[in-house]
Amino acid sequence: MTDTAQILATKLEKDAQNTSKTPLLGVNVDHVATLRQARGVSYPSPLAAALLCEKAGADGITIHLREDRRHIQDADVYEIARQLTTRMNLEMAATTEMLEIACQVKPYWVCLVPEKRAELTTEGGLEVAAQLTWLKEYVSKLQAADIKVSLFIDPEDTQIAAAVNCDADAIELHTGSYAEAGLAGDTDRVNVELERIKSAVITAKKIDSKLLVNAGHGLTRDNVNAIAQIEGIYELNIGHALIADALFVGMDQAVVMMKAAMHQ
Ligand SMILES: CC(=O)[C@@H](O)[C@H](O)COP(=O)(O)O
Ligand SMILES: NCC(=O)COP(=O)(O)O
Repeated sequence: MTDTAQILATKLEKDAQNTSKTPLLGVNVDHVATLRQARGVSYPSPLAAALLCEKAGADGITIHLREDRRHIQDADVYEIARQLTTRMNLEMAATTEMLEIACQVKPYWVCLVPEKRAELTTEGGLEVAAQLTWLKEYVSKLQAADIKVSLFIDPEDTQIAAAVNCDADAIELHTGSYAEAGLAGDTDRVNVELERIKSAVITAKKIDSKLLVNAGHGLTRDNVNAIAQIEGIYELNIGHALIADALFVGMDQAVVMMKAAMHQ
């Protein structure tokens, strides 16, 4: 093993344990590509953004290859996978086309998400319980290709149990309802949603102590701390708000600021 490979292997091993109380930070760079696609030109580059995030301390990079290719393109997936020094988390729908791409790219993680063509962003969690047979087989095909699999689900006991039944390596709890309640200024609903997420983490760990529990969607510097403080959360995936911060302070500073907000 070369020195660089050894350093990376040690870092991945340490991340995999993540014994610190604060979750790791995965940065989603989809919306760098959204800006590029708005003009149909070659800039700004989600790859360059991903590399800057890594340098600034991101623990991983998330990209979502949507079926309609509205932001991230196939070429981005291959190039980002080739150049990352942390871990890629490839979000995708559980389709035959995406399975083929994932098995070629071999990201460290695949996160299976539900997708609707008309949605502005991911609206709900994956209905794991309702498509158990398909997903169980799908997860095992990814794992056979040496890819770890996470399922993006709502913080509900039935979905958690179904994800465990699928032998998923991780779940990612959808924090969208929590974030929306905050944007609406509805403190009571924020508290209810926060409790739902806390109780989902406890349930997940009770059912399967080895299952990694991630969270994400709609997290910002203003709302992230309460989620980052929940014991047992392994990683947070944050995109839209962090890329929005980067417009004003730069990519590296946006990562530093998000990490600071998580640790407060
Ligand atoms: C699955 C999820 O919550 C998001 O990360 C997802 O990638 C959102 O899709 P957009 O990036 O297209 O908003
Ligand atoms: N899975 C959540 C994610 O990657 C980022 O979501 P958002 O911060 O862009 O809403």
